[in-house]
Amino acid sequence: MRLQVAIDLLTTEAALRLAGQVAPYVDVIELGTPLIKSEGMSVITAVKNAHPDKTVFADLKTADAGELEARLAFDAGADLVTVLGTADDSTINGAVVAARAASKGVVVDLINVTNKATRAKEAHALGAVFVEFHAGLDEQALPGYSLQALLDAGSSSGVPFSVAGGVSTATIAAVQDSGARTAVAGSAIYSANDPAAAAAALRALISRP
Ligand SMILES: O=C([C@H](O)CO)[C@H](O)[C@H](O)COP(=O)(O)O
Repeated sequence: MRLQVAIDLLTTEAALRLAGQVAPYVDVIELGTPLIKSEGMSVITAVKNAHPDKTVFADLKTADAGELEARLAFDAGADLVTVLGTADDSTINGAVVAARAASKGVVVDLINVTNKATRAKEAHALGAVFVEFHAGLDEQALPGYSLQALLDAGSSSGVPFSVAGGVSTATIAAVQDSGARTAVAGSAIYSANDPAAAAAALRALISRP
């Protein structure tokens, strides 16, 4: 299982610092939506230039103009971009067109999708390389939030998937057991006193490739 760090910081300088600290332990470096909104596409270029060996994931959460937004991120150096599962199929299609032209990939983010397993199958059929079973920061803050529901939905979907929604050392084993191809960890790493140690601890709990 791959480990993805989600960088939800607000400056390129801070993102480069964190990426440098955790790069030895992660496979994928995600530039979070707030970071890209704060700094623009240039943060993608800066991180890709600093870490050309890593998969750079631009969490655009595109809702419209899929081809245009995806192309902007691919041109800046992204390897993967996200499109919302709540977007129209034509938006996902457009992003997939841009991805195929650039030999890169689209990930469909199921944040706020009601029937995640069904939409996951549709997104995969539309050309997403995998789907992200995701509970966002706001949903995680609601009473009764359960990561396990995401894992169960992912397992039942039958398509390649990642999981994001408060992944930590307490839950990463369950993420792996669900069959996820990638575990996404944001605050468990960037909010830690020692982000490198936090990423190393997560990595140490992953036992399958
Ligand atoms: O995608 C995310 C969120 O929508 C804010 O951009 C997070 O990066 C994702 O949820 C992972 O972060 P944690 O939930 O803090 O692990």
